[in-house]
Amino acid sequence: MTSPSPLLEVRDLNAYYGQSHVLHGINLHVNAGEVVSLIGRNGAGKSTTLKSIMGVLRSRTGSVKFNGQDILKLPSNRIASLGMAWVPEERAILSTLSVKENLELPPARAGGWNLERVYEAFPILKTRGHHAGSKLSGGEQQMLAMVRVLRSGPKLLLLDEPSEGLAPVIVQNIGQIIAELQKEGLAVLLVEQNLKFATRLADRHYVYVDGEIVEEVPRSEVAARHDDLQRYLSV
Ligand SMILES: Nc1ncnc2c1ncn2[C@@H]1O[C@H](COP(=O)(O)OP(=O)(O)OP(=O)(O)O)[C@@H](O)[C@H]1O
Repeated sequence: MTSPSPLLEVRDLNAYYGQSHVLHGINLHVNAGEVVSLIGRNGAGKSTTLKSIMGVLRSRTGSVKFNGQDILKLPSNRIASLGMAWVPEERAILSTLSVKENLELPPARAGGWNLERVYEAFPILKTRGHHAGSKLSGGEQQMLAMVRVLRSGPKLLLLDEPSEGLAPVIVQNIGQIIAELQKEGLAVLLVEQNLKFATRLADRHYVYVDGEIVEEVPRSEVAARHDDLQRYLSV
């Protein structure tokens, strides 16, 4: 039996900011419905990987396939329309608009979530419907940023440090949301520096050092490798 091809397949990805060569031959994949983490220190190249996959950073070489289609040359709006969504580190919500307006603004696409489905899965967003984005707590903003992209019906979410700057109890809530999204069939590629959070959620981990992946660690090996992983992240 042949195994199905991955939802996302990145081969020999190199990325540049001007003269600066930041990613050096990244190979990774994400299967449909899988949660995969990219872990590593600040500046190791994790966010750049997400930007390169999404087509936000254009200066790159290699191959990025989504659902078997080569997307390296496509603009990011075309990549989004194929079913990929990116939630950047700075949580792109519209702070002057209400929660409801934030949820309604992304164009709904066939197969995307309607408001009823969003509210059913995340009732707090209905309660907060008329609050301005700027009045939400950091955790609520993160939730809104993650959920508003569901209107486009993505198959893969690229999440950049969703736990950053949040209190432990809120981090736990964000983790529950990611688990909920996985249950709904979404795949997630997650950038994290919070090892506890990443290991609770992800099926596999890629470890970044200086723009390269130095290890791939499946969930089954995390307990035995925990100290090594912690060392990769400590400064
Ligand atoms: N806009 C930019 N222009 C120039 N260099 C950049 C830019 N953004 C990132 N870099 C550099 O690229 C390298 C990789 O950064 P990247 O943000 O991908 O790392 P990261 O692993 O995601 O860490 P962080 O958690 O700090 O975002 C770093 O050396 C960083 O200084």
